[in-house]
Amino acid sequence: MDGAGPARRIVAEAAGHASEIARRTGITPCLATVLVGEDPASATYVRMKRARCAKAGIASRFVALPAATTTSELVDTLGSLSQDPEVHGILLQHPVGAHIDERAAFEAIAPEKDVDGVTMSSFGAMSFGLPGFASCTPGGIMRLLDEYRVELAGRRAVVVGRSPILGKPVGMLLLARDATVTYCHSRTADLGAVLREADVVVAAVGRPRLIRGQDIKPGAVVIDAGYNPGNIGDVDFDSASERARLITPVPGGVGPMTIAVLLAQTVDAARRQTGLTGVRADR
Ligand SMILES: Nc1nc2c(c(=O)[nH]1)N[C@@H](CN(C=O)c1ccc(C(=O)N[C@@H](CCC(=O)O)C(=O)O)cc1)CN2
Repeated sequence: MDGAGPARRIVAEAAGHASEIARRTGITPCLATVLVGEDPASATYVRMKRARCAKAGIASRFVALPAATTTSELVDTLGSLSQDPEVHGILLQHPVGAHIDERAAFEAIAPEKDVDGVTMSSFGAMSFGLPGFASCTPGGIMRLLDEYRVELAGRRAVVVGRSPILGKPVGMLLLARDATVTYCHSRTADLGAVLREADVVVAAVGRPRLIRGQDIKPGAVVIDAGYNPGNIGDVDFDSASERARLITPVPGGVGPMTIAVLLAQTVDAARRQTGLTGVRADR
């Protein structure tokens, strides 16, 4: 399952909407990215997001904070960006240092600017099918499943991982589409046995090549949302692709979709905040 092509189409559509907003209001949609510390992978992801914004005609503001930033300093920064009328979307790059209360930081993002779908308000709205922004990777996964016309109703979906921005929300989105969802995690007994029952597997745990072909039910759909150093996914692609009907690669699968959804949601946030109607909403 190629994510790069669909991602390009989503970004092209977002770029069209961004230019329409600029033409009609004189306002350029703007994403603020906040990076705490100097983790090289996080810095790369933020650079990628800003570069794609620039290509799509979306402005970005970059806030780099030192690793020693406290929770209250980070909350203040995110609070100021939430109040800033020139900023339409806010992204706090995860993970932040262990000394920071990441939940408190996420909650400092105003829901209408939470284009990364990380607040409890966004999670609740997404879970109940109400307007709001989905977490970007889960949103991208659902679009990819739709792109490949994967039927979900009544299918057994197994999500490996329960992180607040990936595993948990993707399970809720699958549930909303009438899949029978099982969450697996570090305390799950006999992960292989659970996986072998799955029609759809979403690997979202961050452990390189944890899932191998022998754990995949023949004909299953496998989504590898793992991001590990060196662009290695959570799934052993070679052995899993021998049994899967559809499988996402790393790179070129879920990753590009994550950034595409972020851009689309930023433009949608700008459209709502500028009070513009007539530019299609993404959700
Ligand atoms: N606040 C957030 N933090 C993090 C998120 C997130 O969605 N919101 N997700 C991950 C990492 N991530 C975005 O931040 C991310 C990872 C990988 C890619 C991607 O496109 N990867 C490419 C390969 C990259 C390369 O060529 O070096 C691919 O898979 O094709 C996008 C986003 C953690 N943090």
